[in-house]
Amino acid sequence: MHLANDPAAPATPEWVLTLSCPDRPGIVHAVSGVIAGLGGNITESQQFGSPVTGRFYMRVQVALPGTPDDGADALRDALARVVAEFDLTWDLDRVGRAVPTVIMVSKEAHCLNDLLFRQRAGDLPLDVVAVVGNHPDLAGLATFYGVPFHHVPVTRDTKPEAEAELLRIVESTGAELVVLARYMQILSDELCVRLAGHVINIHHSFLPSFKGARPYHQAFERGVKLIGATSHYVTGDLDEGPIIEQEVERVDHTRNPAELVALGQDVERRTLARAVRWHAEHRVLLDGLRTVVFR
Ligand SMILES: Nc1nc2c(c(=O)[nH]1)N[C@@H](CN(C=O)c1ccc(C(=O)N[C@@H](CCC(=O)O)C(=O)O)cc1)CN2
Repeated sequence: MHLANDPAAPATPEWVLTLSCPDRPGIVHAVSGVIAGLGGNITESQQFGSPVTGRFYMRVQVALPGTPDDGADALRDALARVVAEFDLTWDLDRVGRAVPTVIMVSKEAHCLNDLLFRQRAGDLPLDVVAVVGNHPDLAGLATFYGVPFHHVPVTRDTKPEAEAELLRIVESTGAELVVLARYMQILSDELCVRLAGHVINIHHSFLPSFKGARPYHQAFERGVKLIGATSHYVTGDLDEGPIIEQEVERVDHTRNPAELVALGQDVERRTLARAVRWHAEHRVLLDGLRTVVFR
């Protein structure tokens, strides 16, 4: 868990290196050898070889004491040979950096409120730079937390203009993540491609059950004994994007749809918060239609 002003926080700034490449022997040895050659100290390391895609995934946290500028340039230069030899796709970021984030909402407040509170409490490494709502209902909540609110209405006819405005907000704020916090409009395929891997949604069911609208009502009609929530990356295929996190809660015959909705809200916000935290900490890597989550 990321806590601001944590006394146990590392004295030397740490870097998080994530990578993927075609799986083959020697990758961990090569990467750890580069880090050792710089006098670096690995404080966390996880890796996975995907039998489905044949790709290898790795996440390493590294302290590089004694190197200039905390070591980022030295690490990049030293990695160049390994990148070429193993055809690495990689990313390097500073551990704990607050990720500039736009949160999109409609009328439901529980997920937005949870994310803004957790950011304020230092529980999420986010910098929420804007809230975008297709209804004005949550403007006051964003303002309470000092976050600019943009009312961007959406109709079937105005969706292209609305999405152009969203992109303008994303680009002007430098946002690296867009979170759909019970945003109830379907994003166009074009926008999903443009922001692929950078849009996270919370769907209020245990996918793949009950995709689409009103999942709690679908669940009530089915007589389920578990309700749930699923946080996933957004793609053009509605509620089919790579799953990041899920949670379920037991229910029974005594619950009506309104009670299922109320019970589900806590499940939704916890599920979304974990998914957003793991994304912001570079713990989630895309493995085709799935994810690898180094929790
Ligand atoms: N391209 C995507 N857009 C969105 C996704 C997604 O996975 N891919 N998830 C939804 C959130 N959502 C469920 O979690 C959801 C929201 C809205 C609807 C829906 O059918 N809404 C309207 C139609 C709105 C429109 O046409 O834009 C309706 O009720 O008919 C279903 C699921 C967010 N966006």
